[in-house]
Amino acid sequence: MSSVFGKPRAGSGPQSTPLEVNLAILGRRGAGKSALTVKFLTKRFISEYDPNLEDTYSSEETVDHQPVHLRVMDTADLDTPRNCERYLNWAHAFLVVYSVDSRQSFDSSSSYLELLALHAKETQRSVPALLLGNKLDMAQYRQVTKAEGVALAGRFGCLFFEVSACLDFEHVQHVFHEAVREARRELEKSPLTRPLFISEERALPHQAPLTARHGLASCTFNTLSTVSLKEMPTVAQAKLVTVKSSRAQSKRKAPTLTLLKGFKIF
Ligand SMILES: Nc1nc2c(ncn2[C@@H]2O[C@H](COP(=O)(O)OP(=O)(O)OP(=O)(O)O)[C@@H](O)[C@H]2O)c(=O)[nH]1
Repeated sequence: MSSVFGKPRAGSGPQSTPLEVNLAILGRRGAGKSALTVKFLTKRFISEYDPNLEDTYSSEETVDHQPVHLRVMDTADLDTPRNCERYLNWAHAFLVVYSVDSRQSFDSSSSYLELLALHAKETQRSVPALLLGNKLDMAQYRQVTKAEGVALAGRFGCLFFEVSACLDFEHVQHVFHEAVREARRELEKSPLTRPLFISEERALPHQAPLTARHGLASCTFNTLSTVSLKEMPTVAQAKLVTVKSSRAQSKRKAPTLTLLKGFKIF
């Protein structure tokens, strides 16, 4: 469990400028990206969802006594990575999710990790990824062993967790906060390295086209210079929906939560 709440460190009071962290959740349809995102943001499990929604949410978090302005992009690729530049150049860290009861989703997570590794190589920018085996509560229907998850994560040098969006909130929160820690470590190493925001006017210098070398034909990196701003997760354009904290949350300081573009919360 994460030890995120406690005595504030000297100099890290409410006045501290929050660290800005962008987190993208990747994975095959149905792996549980939205359920994990909503669990983290609201402590609730959703069983109904709109698979076509791709939203970016923002939440004020405290991680290791440090205020963090966290943006979470719940992506909605179909079965393979698509138009990946919208998150590749935006995120400071990635959560790659598969479902322990789906071999197909595990195979997809491997594709996503390859995509991230390829992107890191091409851009010389290392962005941390965490591999998550979701739906741990469905372990009796496992198609993917824990050892396979550990091995895949080891191949790509990322942290690995098995989680469940419908079990305890603390574990899910811990995983998201670990992603923040990983992102922070990377940002501290190279503070000048920030995600790229791309407009129609500004082409990326030296952006070599990446091809289907890794079976990722649908991911056309060479179109970066023509990506329009509307494809990027712009908070300013979003409709804001405030979610009041439930009574269950009252024992602990509830994080400020702003949901963008109308997620269905029950
Ligand atoms: N039992 C169980 N079901 C889950 C869990 N996480 C998600 N689900 C269910 O799995 C289905 C898919 O979950 P989503 O969160 O919508 O999956 P997704 O990866 O966001 O899928 P897309 O929105 O299609 O990209 C839904 O019916 C969820 O209720 C979990 O941890 N355990």
